[in-house]
Amino acid sequence: MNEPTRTLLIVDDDPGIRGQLKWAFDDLECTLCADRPSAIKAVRKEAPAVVLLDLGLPPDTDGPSEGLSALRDILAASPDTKVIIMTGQKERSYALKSVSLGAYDFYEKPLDVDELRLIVRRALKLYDLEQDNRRLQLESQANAIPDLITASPKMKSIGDQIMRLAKTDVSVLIIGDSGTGKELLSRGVHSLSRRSKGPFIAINCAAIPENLLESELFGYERGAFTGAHKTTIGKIEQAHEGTLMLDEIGDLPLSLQAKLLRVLQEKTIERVGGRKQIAINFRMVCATNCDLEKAIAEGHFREDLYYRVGEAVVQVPPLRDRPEDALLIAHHFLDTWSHEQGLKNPGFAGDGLAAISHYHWPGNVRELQSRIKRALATANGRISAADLDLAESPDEQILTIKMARQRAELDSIQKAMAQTDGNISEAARLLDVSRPTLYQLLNEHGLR
Ligand SMILES: Nc1ncnc2c1ncn2[C@@H]1O[C@H](COP(=O)(O)OP(=O)(O)OP(=O)(O)O)[C@@H](O)[C@H]1O
Repeated sequence: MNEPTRTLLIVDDDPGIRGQLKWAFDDLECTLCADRPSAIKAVRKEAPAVVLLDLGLPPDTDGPSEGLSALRDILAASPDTKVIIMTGQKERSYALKSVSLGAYDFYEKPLDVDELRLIVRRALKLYDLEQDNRRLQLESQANAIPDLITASPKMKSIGDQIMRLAKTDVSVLIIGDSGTGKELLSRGVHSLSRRSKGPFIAINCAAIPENLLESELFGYERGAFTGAHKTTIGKIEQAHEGTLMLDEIGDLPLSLQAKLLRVLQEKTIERVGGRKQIAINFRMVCATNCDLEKAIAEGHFREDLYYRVGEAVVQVPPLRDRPEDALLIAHHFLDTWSHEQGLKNPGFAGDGLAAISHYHWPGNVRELQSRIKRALATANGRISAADLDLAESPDEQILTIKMARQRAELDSIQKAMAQTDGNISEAARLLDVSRPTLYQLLNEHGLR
């Protein structure tokens, strides 16, 4: 396999050092710059994998100001680039500051080429890993469920299941608590199916009074009842060539259950007050948060309809059973909404992150969305547990071993990051893991 050519940008005002470094890295494509403006130009053009940046650049060759500004500009222009800061004795104290500004690492002169090679190799490796990771994510997102954010293995396998089902025409019953993403997954069934160019029509059976539901679903002919001034097409007919989603199917009255069953068997409908049978070609997706088997046992739901709407059944776990997801989704919405509203992303405070991962989320993703939305509107700085209106301390719920381990891991990482003021190298040392491992853990916990 051909390795992609990766560029190393060397920024130093000393021509001797530039030459020495070019020689040391002759297996990479090196670009040499002597000052900040030319370095920024090169970064914009080449987006180098790694930059070796001297802190003492002209006009401030004896201080760090120009080098630190260059660091900021480089990372703004090319956030994936790994910047290694080179300092002289005098600027040593600025090395840590550079890392807190986003530099990958620092190196104290005088140069030891072998040592520096090692650091550059590691930076390149991380750069390559991140690029591969991003490519894989994009590839899998390209055919995944639109808008579904998840790192949970359970949800990923549900996503795979939905993708497979979407290619067929079977009816799908999605079962899960309120706010877990049942409608989002139903839309996924539609948009990944051959009906995606057709309409997606959703109707919530629980939200419409029983006496109106029939005409909403089946439509009505003019004069069918008082007030029926003109013939109106119902939701089922609107879904022709597309997908009909019946949300809260468990709330469908028994009389309509019989009618729906007929529609599903015969693929035709009759509008209220009409005599004509109208052929409809649609795919059915239903969702419910109630226990349909219990409803069947109690006589509230027809068993034959249950088998008809649930040719395939998908169970969506609540957010509390997906410990990988709450922080990831929280970060996603905070990024998206602060961007949409033209606000600087305030980020989460440590206690905010802890509260999000400890809370049991009875309202699932919808509740998470509304707490973040509210906090974004009211918080003054980083979003804390109080801004989210959540308790700081974990509740007394019993955790599975897996969740307990993940929480303990998250706690340690947060403490290490707080204690080191966000310095990855230092935090990795405290946690006794390598820096790439810490990067990976930060990603997994949605902390980056
Ligand atoms: N994994 C997820 N990633 C991103 N957004 C999500 C995810 N799950 C749910 N959402 C969002 O959360 C909100 C609630 O989801 P959705 O309406 O699909 O839930 P639901 O299970 O159908 O709820 P209900 O039973 O109350 O109708 C929506 O805005 C949806 O886009």
